[in-house]
Amino acid sequence: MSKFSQIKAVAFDLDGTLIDSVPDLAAATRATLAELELPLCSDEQVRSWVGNGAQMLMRRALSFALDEQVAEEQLQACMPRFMHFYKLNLQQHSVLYAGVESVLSRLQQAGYRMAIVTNKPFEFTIPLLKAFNIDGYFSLVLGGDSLSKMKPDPLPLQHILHEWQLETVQLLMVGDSKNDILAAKAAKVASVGLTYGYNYGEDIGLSGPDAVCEQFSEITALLNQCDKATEQ
Ligand SMILES: O=C(O)COP(=O)(O)O
Ligand SMILES: [Mg+2]
Repeated sequence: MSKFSQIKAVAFDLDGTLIDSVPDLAAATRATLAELELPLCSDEQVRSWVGNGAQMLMRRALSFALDEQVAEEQLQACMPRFMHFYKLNLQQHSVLYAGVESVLSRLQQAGYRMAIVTNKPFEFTIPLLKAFNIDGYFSLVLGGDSLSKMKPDPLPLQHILHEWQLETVQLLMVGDSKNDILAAKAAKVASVGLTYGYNYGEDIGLSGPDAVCEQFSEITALLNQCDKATEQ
């Protein structure tokens, strides 16, 4: 029996998994730094800072720009500015990764329940899903601030298991970051690691997901032609 044969529901990460959001995150980060007259960062740097939510992204950006530890008051003072700039341009340059729309559609038709588990603040998550017209695929959406803890804590996945009354063998986490894989392991659910996203420049395979995919479209084959959810 395959590791994925009992899967009935899939929790998807967002940034670096469904959407390449770095261009807009980087633009908002630079706008915040520019306002403070600090050195600006590149998209490439932002790629390596995404993964632990907006506040950690700004903490990493400030620590780069100031070349020192960031004072808590300074971080808190610039967060509303980052949020303001990002909200203005959530999807100016961000794009859906190849194959996302068709895989989500096939999985929905096959009867899988689907959720979003992102560390991105919730207030940006729904507008972004709507902007790409994929909000209708997800019956549960959790942002990094929806619960008291974010990935790599297992709480968001445990919340889904509880809400949907699932056994651990029935839920799969799909993500690009070690935070996704660590959260899955801590919640004792299966995970798929994607290689094309953001993982601090590290190989996602090193986190030990149950499978590694180079492309999003490989997920349907892993789930055995998508017919399992309707069979069970
Ligand atoms: O906002 C982040 O830092 C990461 O978001 P993700 O959990 O959707 O990858
Ligand atoms: Mg991600």
